[in-house]
Amino acid sequence: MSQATKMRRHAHKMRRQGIQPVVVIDKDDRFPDIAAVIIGRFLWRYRSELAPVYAVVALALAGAVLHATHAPWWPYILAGATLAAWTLAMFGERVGLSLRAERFYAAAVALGGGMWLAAATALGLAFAPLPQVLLFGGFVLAVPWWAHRRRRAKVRVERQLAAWPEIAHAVGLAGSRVQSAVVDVWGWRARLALARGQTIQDVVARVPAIESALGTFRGAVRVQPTRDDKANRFELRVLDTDPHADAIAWPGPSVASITEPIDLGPFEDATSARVLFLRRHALFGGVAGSGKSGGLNVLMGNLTACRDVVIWAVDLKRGMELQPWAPCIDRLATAPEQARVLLRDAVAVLEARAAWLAARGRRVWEPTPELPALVIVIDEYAELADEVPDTTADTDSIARRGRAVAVTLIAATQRPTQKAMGKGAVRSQMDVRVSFRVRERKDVDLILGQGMLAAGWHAHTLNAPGKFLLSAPEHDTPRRARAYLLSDEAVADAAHRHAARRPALDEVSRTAIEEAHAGVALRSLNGPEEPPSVSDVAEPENRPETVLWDMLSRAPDEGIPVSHLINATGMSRPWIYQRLRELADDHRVTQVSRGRWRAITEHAQ
Ligand SMILES: Nc1ncnc2c1ncn2[C@@H]1O[C@H](COP(=O)(O)OP(=O)(O)OP(=O)(O)O)[C@@H](O)[C@H]1O
Repeated sequence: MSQATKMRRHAHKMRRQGIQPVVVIDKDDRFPDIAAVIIGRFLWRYRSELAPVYAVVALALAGAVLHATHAPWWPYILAGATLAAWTLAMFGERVGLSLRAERFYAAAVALGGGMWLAAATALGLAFAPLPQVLLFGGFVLAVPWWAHRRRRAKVRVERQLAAWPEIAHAVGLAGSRVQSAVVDVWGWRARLALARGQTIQDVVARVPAIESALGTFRGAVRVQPTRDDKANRFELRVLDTDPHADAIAWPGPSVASITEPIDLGPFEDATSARVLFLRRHALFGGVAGSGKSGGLNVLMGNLTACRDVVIWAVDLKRGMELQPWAPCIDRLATAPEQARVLLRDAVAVLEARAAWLAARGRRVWEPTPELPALVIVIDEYAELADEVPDTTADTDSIARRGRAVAVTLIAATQRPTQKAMGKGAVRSQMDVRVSFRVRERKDVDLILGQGMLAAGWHAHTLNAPGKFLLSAPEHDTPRRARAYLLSDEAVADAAHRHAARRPALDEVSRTAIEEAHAGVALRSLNGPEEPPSVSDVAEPENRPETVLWDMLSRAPDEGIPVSHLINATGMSRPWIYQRLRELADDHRVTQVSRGRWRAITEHAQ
């Protein structure tokens, strides 16, 4: 073994023991050997920064060799480089070049390098101005490389990981090894293997020491079991920035179908709080200003992007919160009577779907754009229970029987007391609970369920709007998440974009609603002997058809805008246009100007 190798080993051993080696050169040692080691180490350590230099040297060498041995090959080199550049630009994503700028950069390097190599092969390295072109071109193409943020982050992480054996030794986890690592926007995560006898609990106990050794801020390191739950593995999450430090802009919908889990926002460790809403009722709770409506906005942004969901909504705060989503909402009830009709119709849909499934020997309604799920979003649920207490029977029905037929409720409320939630089963049927900040400790159990406060779900300590705890079948530990924030413009933009892709309710459901309405109309014609029951569709004067005709008859000469008709009846735009068309065919209404209608009075006829 050479002297230098022996010294290297010795120095390494000393470093592991926390002793900084000091190099002593005696007269027998060969200084150049050590200098070569130091230079070699420098070249290796800074290989990422020096990559452009290596590339230039490699090109020069290749050019010299190819010119001497295979000068006629230059057309093939040119063709190969062009093909490589095209492949990188078109398919670079498959080799990790996720941004378009990165793909174009890689293509430019391949093409530039290939063209130069072809020229050098044909003409020789010294042919002017090939050397100058190589140096100047190499420098120009190196600038984006040196400036690239993701590459620099990756290098930083690689260096930290290279130092892991020393860190592990310093914090008392000697022998643990890094298996893999990935860099993301918030920091990096690595999978590590533990040495014999070490446990994840040992690692958790040493988190502050690891933070100190890595030089991160306090709270930046999280330790979790790996997905395969192996006792001798763990995942180390290191955050460069606290994901919850600032409001997090909504990155756009995370789903295209309700069969996929929806991303509400990141947990503190930057993993996504994804939760499935298919066949599940959900409760969003939290005091005023806790970000509940913001959370509903994230949900709406995703639901409206799903082509297999029809959205109905009840917003008795006169539609303030959900109104911006109106273009995507099939039916929006902003008045108590509309809410009553809407929920009654939802029960009719539920029953018709159940019967349709039973007739086909099927158990569950699988949502598709043709047979969409029906999601009913109720903001300020307490107002509904207060103002229209007789809807309780219908919300109960939906809560109990809606899952299989994909008719589900999403309720938001400030304090889901028994009174606010009605007497029924609604609260106990909520499968997904999202708790924003609550005022008092006891409210935790109201939103998240009995015993949750004692189990460590401390929603009263959430310290910024938008922060929430999520309880769902796939989320059974209290972890803080923060909802994405949608600006008013983002809501308007998403509502506008998604409006064109909304599905219509299926035939089975539509027929059920029409029959329910016709049934009520018939009963009301039959007179007082057969009065409608409490849970029947609204009084005849509140039926959407009656409201529509009433508004049209009272419309001014310049007509009434369709948007007013939608608001007043709580029905969808297509429904309104269908009725207007029928009335126009009967010569009972006329279109005064674009989007404005009124009834044709006898005088006008
Ligand atoms: N996810 C979020 N990230 C950062 N800030 C948020 C977030 N959500 C809400 N906020 C801020 O908190 C304020 C109140 O939010 P929001 O209106 O959603 O609360 P709320 O609980 O719905 O209140 P209310 O019941 O009165 O409607 C917003 O104006 C916004 O500035």
